[in-house]
Amino acid sequence: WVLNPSTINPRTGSAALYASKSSQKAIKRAAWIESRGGSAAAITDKPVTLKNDEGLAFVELTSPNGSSTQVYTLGACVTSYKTDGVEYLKVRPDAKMDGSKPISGGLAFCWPQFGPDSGNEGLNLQQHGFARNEDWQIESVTGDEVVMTLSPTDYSKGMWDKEFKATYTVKVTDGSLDTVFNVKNEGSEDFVHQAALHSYFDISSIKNLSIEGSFKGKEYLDKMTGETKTEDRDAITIGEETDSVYMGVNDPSVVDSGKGKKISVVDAKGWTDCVIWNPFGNEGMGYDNFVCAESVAFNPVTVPAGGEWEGSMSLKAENI
Ligand SMILES: O=P(O)(O)OC[C@H]1O[C@@H](O)[C@H](O)[C@@H](O)[C@@H]1O
Repeated sequence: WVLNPSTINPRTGSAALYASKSSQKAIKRAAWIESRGGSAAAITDKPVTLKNDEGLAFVELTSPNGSSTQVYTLGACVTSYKTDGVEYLKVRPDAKMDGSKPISGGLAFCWPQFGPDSGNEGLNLQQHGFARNEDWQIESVTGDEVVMTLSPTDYSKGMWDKEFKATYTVKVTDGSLDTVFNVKNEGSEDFVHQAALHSYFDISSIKNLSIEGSFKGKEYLDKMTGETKTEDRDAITIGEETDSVYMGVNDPSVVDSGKGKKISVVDAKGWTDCVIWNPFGNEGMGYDNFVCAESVAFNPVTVPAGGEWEGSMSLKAENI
């Protein structure tokens, strides 16, 4: 069996996982997927990877009621979550969708570092780490769920020579988008990491936005001034450039009075903190139509040799 050149990712040279209507081809493809360490569950009646106009591979998942999501292999980035015909995630208008840069938008991954100024002296990596720069492998995909994995590459070892296996599961259900990020330390020494889902939410306008949650009375690091402050608002509104780290807050809901919608972040495990970011006034980034309410493990976490860390985050949308 010969791979059709059109199934080969021109950027990485790796083969996309295409299924066939013919069972004979399906059997051959199942064998091929399994020979690459994948799962024959990846066989469906439609192509399991699609390409955007610029050649980047993604999968599209749907739930029985038609809720849908798109997940790119580049950075395992979830770029879309639609339910009831409404889009809740935002890809920035200046984002590169051709693989020349990590995707700025959706649920962008920051791992194994959040930022250079996060006090994580054990790490000396680029801002937001390398996971978003890498092509993740598709381990399995069914109609409503994809499992992607990332293992050390020469590129990652050049920055962070640790033995790890990262697994990211994304599932769309009738009532939610569910993500689980699991990191296994497969080495013989402990390692330290930080992690974040740098989540970009679509909003009709910043003036229609408020962010509810357990913010009031909590201390936060205002990265614009470097000061630690105490939040005195019941809900966050944005009227200036904002980059705030709320430690111990992990229940933000993005409320959009223009859309008449609210989307709640349910950080069930691992994600202990929240970062609110908006580059207010930056038209090129499209500041008026998104806010980042990020699920973060801000303080460096030690993952013991042979141990693991897991973050579980769901999104639930509702009318207001
Ligand atoms: O453009 P990126 O890499 O997706 O990052 C978006 C922003 O993420 C924020 O967390 C950083 O504080 C900003 O400096 C950065 O611009």
